[in-house]
Amino acid sequence: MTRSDIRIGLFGFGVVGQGLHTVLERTPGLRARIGRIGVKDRTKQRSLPAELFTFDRNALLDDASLNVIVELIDDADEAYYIVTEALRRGKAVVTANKKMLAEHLPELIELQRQTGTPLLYEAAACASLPVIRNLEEYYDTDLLEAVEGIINGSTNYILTAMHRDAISFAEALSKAQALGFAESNPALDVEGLDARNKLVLLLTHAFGLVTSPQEILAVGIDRLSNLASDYAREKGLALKLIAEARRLPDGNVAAAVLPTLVRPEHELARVQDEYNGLITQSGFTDRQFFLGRGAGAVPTASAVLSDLSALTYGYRYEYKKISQNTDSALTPEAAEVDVLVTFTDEYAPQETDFTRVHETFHSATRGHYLTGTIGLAQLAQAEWLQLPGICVVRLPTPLRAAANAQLADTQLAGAEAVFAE
Ligand SMILES: NC(=O)C1=CN([C@@H]2O[C@H](COP(=O)(O)OP(=O)(O)OC[C@H]3O[C@@H](n4cnc5c(N)ncnc54)[C@H](OP(=O)(O)O)[C@@H]3O)[C@@H](O)[C@H]2O)C=CC1
Ligand SMILES: N[C@@H](CC=O)C(=O)O
Repeated sequence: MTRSDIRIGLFGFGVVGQGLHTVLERTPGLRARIGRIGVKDRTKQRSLPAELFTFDRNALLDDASLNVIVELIDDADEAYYIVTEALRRGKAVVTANKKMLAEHLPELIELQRQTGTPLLYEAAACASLPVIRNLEEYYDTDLLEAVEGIINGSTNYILTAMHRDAISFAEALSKAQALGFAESNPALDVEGLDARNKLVLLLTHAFGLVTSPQEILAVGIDRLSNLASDYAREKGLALKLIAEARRLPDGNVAAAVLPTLVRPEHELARVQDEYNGLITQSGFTDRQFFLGRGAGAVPTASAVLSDLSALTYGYRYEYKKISQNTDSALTPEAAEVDVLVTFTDEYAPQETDFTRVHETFHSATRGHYLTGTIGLAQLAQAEWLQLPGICVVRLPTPLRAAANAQLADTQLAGAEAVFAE
């Protein structure tokens, strides 16, 4: 493929699909053309000529003149069919569908190997931030110790708007939807599932760990309590939805998505609105910070554009870290985390699940909380985690190996001042 012969079969003409049309119009140097667009809804008015659109997926998949399929639909099952069929037919694929990727990554990697056809997905993790290719290429030989970040734009937009503009969760979510940041099913955003899907991709490219979303604990921002927000405010901490994957001293990796309290001097405390921020921690480069728009039409399409350009120079993911990764695994049972749990009179967390309880607070008017250290696996399996009125937020310490508790106790000193009623 050369710079002059990208002929795109585009699936989806929603937020990102239309964004791609816009960025292609403004990037004449690439000379990539959209040949046909597959959509679903026959009643919708389109901004482009009707003859470009089809409702028959085979009209794109069978068209030999289309050499790249760009998959930008919001239906993960249909996307899986489109992507696998396109690869089998020798068409390079670019997708932004992190749900589909996270649910099928092992077979998609194998299919690329069998067919020799590339599948690129920079837009699927952190939208405009160039994280996948950097993890794959720049950190090729470096020893990555951790990736940690805000990797969902909608929830960061919601948390920013609730805190800065004092609007309700529902109002902030509906604004995120109107701006094209949220998933068609916004539960994926607010329940932390979209961030977890992206973390699956980051784990593969950062650590060579191919895992499934279900293996990773994800707690969203849909159950945040007023008491947790008050706690954050009174301690001067920011509340962010953070995905973290960290190598433990034994070489294994702990990963989770959790609402997290962040100290004001932390890079992620400054990430506002729909922006994403990702910190890499590695042996040679130490700490690096990526910041950029994590959702929205044109920023997301810019990552798709970058993948299209990469195809013209024969780029494909080699999944280098998978071959480098000999025997490390996700081991939540070997990790622990410090949390704040707020609760009501009706349901309480099981204190015996905790390795240590640091502080408890009880108020007839404001509710109750405890802070403590708990095993990551214990937390993931705790029945009380799902009970109404229970809210879990990570304290400002990293995930760590269970034996490393003393270190965290030291780091927590100062964040444990008495919470005044
Ligand atoms: N919005 C964002 O900021 C980002 C989104 N993404 C991902 O990009 C993808 C697209 O998201 P977004 O553009 O926001 O979604 P939208 O809801 O705006 O658009 C979805 C598009 O998919 C089409 N579609 C749905 N089902 C089918 C089907 N069975 N066959 C053909 N077309 C279909 C719809 O068709 P019709 O027009 O007929 O309704 C619509 O054009 C998703 O996977 C999302 O997770 C990734 C990063 C950022
Ligand atoms: N809904 C997603 C869109 C980008 O991936 C988000 O808000 O991050």
